[in-house]
Amino acid sequence: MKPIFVIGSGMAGVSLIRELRKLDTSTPIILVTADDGGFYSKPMLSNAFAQNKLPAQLKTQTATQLAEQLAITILHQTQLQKIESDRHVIHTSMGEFEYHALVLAVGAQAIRLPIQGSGANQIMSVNHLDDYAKFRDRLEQISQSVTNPTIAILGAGLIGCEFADDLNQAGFEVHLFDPNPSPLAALLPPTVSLRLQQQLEAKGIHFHLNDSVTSVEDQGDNLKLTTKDGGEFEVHLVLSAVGLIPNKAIAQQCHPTPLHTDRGIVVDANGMTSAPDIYALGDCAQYTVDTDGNSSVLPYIAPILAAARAIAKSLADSSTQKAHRIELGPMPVIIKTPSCPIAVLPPSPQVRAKGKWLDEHLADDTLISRFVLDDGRLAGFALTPNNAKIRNELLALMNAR
Ligand SMILES: Cc1cc2nc3c(=O)[nH]c(=O)nc-3n(C[C@H](O)[C@H](O)[C@H](O)COP(=O)(O)OP(=O)(O)OC[C@H]3O[C@@H](n4cnc5c(N)ncnc54)[C@H](O)[C@@H]3O)c2cc1C
Repeated sequence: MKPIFVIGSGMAGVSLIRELRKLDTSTPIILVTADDGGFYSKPMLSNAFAQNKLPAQLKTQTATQLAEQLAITILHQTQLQKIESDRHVIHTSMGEFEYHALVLAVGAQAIRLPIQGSGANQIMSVNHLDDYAKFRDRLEQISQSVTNPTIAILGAGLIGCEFADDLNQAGFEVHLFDPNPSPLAALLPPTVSLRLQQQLEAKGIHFHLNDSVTSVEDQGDNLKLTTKDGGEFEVHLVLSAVGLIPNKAIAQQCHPTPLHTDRGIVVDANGMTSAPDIYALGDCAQYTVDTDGNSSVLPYIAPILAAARAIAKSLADSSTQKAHRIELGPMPVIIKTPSCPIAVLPPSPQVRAKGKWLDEHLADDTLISRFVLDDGRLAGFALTPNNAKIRNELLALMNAR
């Protein structure tokens, strides 16, 4: 049998292979990856600096260890360049290969904001271990050379708030900028968002909400930021955490017919793209989230694990062509801000106009915010501090619907 090719050695590609190997130990699998093929857990990147973790300590397996453990071949530092879906052929920087099935797990890229100024090219973002290594080196240099090392973070979303808490804990002065009126505005109910802001402010983090950075000038010793509202700030490093854009160019150039793409590479309820035998999962994918055909990018670990299980089963059953549905189910997002740990399961966009957030304050200061539909059903929740027992009770209620 021709090999199954998996493109990308992040959480998505590796989880898929791990699931597949539980079901099928013999089909040849080739993992093609643009990076070095080692494995690390990406969510650790936003909590690593305060814990003084070196990049090498975050890598749990080298490419050689991974290849041996999973009985696969890894082509590292190798780019997928073109897909010919009609011939079942991929072109890579290491040559041309025929595939039995192809799995795209090519991730996403950090969005670059159109910021003016001579220092704009120094804005950093952290979406890979290599980025973390560069970021960490720069933080070390700054803390050794100035007395009040100051960081600006663009975007008070999940990643921005996690980095803010981590860097503040590590002794940096942190300024967080966001055009929205509250942190994690897209995910959290207003009261939980306010609690997060207050807890981070109490630790000394400065919020600049309803505002955004428009220019960054290199002043030699520091960077001068100007904001839309005319504010001026001097900082030593700017970290952008304004979101990701799925890598879909390879799918759009698929020959002879581009794969269906929208925000990401669109997949059906089983994780299959618009071309036979080509699947996608992870940050590059746009999943079908309900039976009405609504779809969404879900750049989190839990959907990756669900998609990996389903696609692995479909690949293992490819001789009978039995397809397996991705069971997305209710999946809370955990916000790893130690100053205010939160679990949130936002209501789907389709029901947001059909209910409202209702708060409950427990005696121990736990805040539970429930999104209750007009007919009384629970359609989402946020909980701080994140408490596993309460979270599981809320999840059970949602699953019982
Ligand atoms: C700082 C941070 C903290 C996070 N925290 C959490 C959290 O707490 N909880 C949570 O659920 N999620 C979290 N996330 C999100 C989660 O980590 C991601 O959803 C997940 O890691 C994405 O995995 P992936 O494999 O899809 O993409 P990636 O990890 O980006 O992997 C993509 C792979 O594709 C390869 N590649 C790309 N293009 C090509 C090409 N043309 N040819 C060959 N190879 C290619 C790359 O080299 C890479 O190996 C966090 C993300 C970040 C950045």
